[in-house]
Amino acid sequence: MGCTWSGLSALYGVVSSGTEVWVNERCFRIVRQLGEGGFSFVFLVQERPSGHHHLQQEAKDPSIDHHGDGFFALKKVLIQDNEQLDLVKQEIHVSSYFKHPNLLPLLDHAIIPVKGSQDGSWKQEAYLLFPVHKDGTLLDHLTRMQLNNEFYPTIAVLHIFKQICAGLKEMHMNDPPYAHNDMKPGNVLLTLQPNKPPKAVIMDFGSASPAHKKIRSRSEALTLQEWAAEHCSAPYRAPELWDCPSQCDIDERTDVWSLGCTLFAIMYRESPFEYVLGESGGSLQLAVMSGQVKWPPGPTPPYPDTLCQFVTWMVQPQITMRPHLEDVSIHIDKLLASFGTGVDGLWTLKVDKQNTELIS
Ligand SMILES: Nc1ncnc2c1ncn2[C@@H]1O[C@H](COP(=O)(O)OP(=O)(O)OP(=O)(O)O)[C@@H](O)[C@H]1O
Repeated sequence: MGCTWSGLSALYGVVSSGTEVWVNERCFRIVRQLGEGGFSFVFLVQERPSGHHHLQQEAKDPSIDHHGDGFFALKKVLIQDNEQLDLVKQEIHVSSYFKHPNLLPLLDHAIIPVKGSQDGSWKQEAYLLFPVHKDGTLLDHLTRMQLNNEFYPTIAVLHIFKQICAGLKEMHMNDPPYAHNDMKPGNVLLTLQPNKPPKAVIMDFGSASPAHKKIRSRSEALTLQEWAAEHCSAPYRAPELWDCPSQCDIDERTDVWSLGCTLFAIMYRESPFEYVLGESGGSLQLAVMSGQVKWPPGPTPPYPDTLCQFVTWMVQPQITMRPHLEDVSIHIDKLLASFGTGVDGLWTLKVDKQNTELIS
């Protein structure tokens, strides 16, 4: 069966599996929805046989779940105004510009006019084609593990974190340096591999921007805060983006704060500042500004003090006191060397229901 453009207008309204969609010269069949964001839907799609030419090359990466039969993730972004158009163009620019095994590559994209099914007016939609990672995000894994009383042993924590840092370093070491601005477990795709640590890939470059910003007035500070409130997830957002001084230099170490929170979340499933609020509530901003990390009571998971100190080193309220990613990477290698190869192929461990004893 051939593909038709009518598939696109169907997609603009109700989306069902089996719908066909073109991205430039290629036709894809929608299999199911993988996820959704503020103004976007992400679908598992399969390429129709007519147009799989130069995508064959990407299929060679074994961590990417193509099954050799042309599966991809297709992100459809609804564009309501010029601001959203600029944002999607920025996402396309950043995800095509950086190439690294731990950064999700953009394989193809198209921005197309679409007639609304309800009011008949013309709008635009963007389609972004990515390799699919069917095991889901690090957040999905952490949620599943929590239900099963599982956690990552130290060595797995370090291997996952090392890959996240390697991807982010590619952005920080660019000239000019870029910040991701929304580092969190929900923006890391994880793929399980036999007898190896899971492969981690950073995604969602919709908030990425040049990292260096010179703030020289109250109004510049407020503009940055407003921007951050929209683009940087609150539990992972650095203090200087909550309460920005009128005179300050912002740099890529805003991401290092988010990385410290992400490392804590790989161990304990949430940001340290979500954890400290717990069920009692309170102000997330005050918890973030204090920079005080409270550690869950032991004895499990049994993480060494050095790993906890590593978190507090990154979660420094003063940006000038925070390490750069180069120092963070050196430290991971030192820790990996000191912990050796660890747990003989066990990349998750299980505790009993009372959380007191390791059972596997
Ligand atoms: N390549 C992929 N492989 C598998 N699942 C994916 C892929 N890309 C995205 N997803 C799924 O789709 C969800 C939404 O994707 P993404 O974060 O890119 O959308 P978004 O609109 O930028 O979201 P947000 O509004 O939260 O920033 C992800 O959380 C993930 O579950």
